[in-house]
Amino acid sequence: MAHIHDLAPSIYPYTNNRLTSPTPVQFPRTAAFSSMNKPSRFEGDILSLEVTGTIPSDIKGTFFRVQPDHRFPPLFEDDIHFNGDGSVTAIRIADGHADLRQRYVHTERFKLETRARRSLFGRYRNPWTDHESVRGVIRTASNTNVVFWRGVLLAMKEDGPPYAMDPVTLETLGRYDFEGQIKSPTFTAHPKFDPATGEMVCFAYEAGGDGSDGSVDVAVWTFDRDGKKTEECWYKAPFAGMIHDCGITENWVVLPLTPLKMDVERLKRGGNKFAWDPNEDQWYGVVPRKGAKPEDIIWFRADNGFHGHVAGCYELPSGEIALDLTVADGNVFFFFPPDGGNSAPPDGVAKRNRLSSPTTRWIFDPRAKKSSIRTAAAGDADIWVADERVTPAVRWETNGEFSRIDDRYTTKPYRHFWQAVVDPSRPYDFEKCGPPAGGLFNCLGHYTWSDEHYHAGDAAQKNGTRDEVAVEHEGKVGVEDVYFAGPTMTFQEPTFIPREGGGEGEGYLIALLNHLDQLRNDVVIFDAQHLNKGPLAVIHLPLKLKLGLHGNWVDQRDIDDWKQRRAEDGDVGPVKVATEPLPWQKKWAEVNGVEVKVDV
Ligand SMILES: C=Cc1ccc(O)c(OC)c1
Ligand SMILES: [Fe+2]
Repeated sequence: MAHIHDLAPSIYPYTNNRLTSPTPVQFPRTAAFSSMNKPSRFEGDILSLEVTGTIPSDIKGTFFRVQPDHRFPPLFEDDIHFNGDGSVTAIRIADGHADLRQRYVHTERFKLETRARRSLFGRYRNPWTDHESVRGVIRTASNTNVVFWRGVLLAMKEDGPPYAMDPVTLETLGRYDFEGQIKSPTFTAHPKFDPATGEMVCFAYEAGGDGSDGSVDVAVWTFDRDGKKTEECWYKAPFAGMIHDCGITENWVVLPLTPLKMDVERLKRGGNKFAWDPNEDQWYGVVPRKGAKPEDIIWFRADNGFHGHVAGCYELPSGEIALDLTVADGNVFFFFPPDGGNSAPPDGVAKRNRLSSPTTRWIFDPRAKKSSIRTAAAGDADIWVADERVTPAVRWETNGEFSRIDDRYTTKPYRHFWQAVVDPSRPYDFEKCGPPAGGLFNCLGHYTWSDEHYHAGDAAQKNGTRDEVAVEHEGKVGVEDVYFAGPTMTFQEPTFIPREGGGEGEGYLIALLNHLDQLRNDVVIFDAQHLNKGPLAVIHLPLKLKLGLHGNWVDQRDIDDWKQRRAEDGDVGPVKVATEPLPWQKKWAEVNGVEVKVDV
């Protein structure tokens, strides 16, 4: 008997990299859409997931995380994972049970493409590749982080504004402009929360114009715990490049500027948003949190490197700033090759798995001598650069990414951090799994800084000067506690769950586990201090999610309290979403003689 595929031969919808036949629906036959990264597109609810082991009874709250998950075949066959639609997963845990809810973020992009039943938005952050019907529309996919802020879940991507979602139903409430207080075209996916003050410190890069014009303007804001904007300052960057994450101390913000560069002409030619520049420095912008002026920024330069995520950031007794983050020795984003090369190298993922990405400590002196320079990208603006270049103070060969800490220690000296770790020396079942989609994160690691590198209390008073910190490249940097998933599994970013009344790092670690052979996910829960003992509980999902980016844990009491405060008769009232188009949209509409609506 003929196989069904013989009866209905499929038409591959791509010709010369373009989607030429949106029906019937077929995704590209590329690595970015295969294996663990095959679109899932699932929305729904599952009550009482299957569990092996025991979920500790004191865990009560929701693990929120977000993944890019293309809803329709992309307009371009070589599309990348980062261009997928934001899809939020909530794992709600109480009394030893776990439930799953998953919903897309209903962005403007989502709504327009739903109506058209096909992709309308083109390449990653390149509006010149969009269907002409969607010009002037906010094109963010809200696919990078989900944070809980004053009773709403904010789904964020650094190319656009956040979208507010109901943390219980995951219904999208609308675009969030902080009650009209933020009008920039872009907004970071990595805001930071100061546990001492309840403030949110946040920023935006490429923030000056329409968000696709290679602007070197960087804005930094603070919101107080009541949601009121209390600080805002605009700075100039030396070039238009990516600033993905940040570090905050009690008094300072550090902005790592990665040598991934934008070029509007390249965009107009239909090219990539970013190109890796192997000859450019990595830069760190240091700015005051309070009362800052544009000329207060100091840019510190160091040899080329690729920034991963920030673990901790704090002030030393000397007044200097310590920033810990992973820094890789090459282009992690192989899909954004240097200019000149016209496509991503075919062995991109393999190469990426060979990069070294030590957890790197930088010490910045905010009183450092600085001079102003001019750069081509910033025109006649002063770029304030520290006279002396910086070099790493400590390098810990952790070889991981997605660093997380006990968030109650944001701004403070901290002892513990966790990462998804790449260990190529462990067995990997290539036959069953193929190339490890998203990277060979086959371990979870828990790292404890040794006394010499931990700068709290008396230790900090004694050891906290620059010279004393800059030691021990070869010595014991700390203790490593690692769990290997096995030859067919990888991890996604871990998130720390604090135990009530516990000290720093006392609690649990929660993460998604990818079964690369079965194309299915579990959620694993560990004792955060003893990863090597294996998970306390494994929550089995009967389906495959996507490789996600970031997630956060929210205690059930916070969700419940805010639900009351946000009720019609609550002391705060329902969240107010944006009621006006962004300034760049109004300008665009005026120039083109058309109307833009807030809600498409
Ligand atoms: C490091 C992650 C990263 C940076 C920029 C992005 O647009 C993104 O989208 C998912 C992810
Ligand atoms: Fe990130």
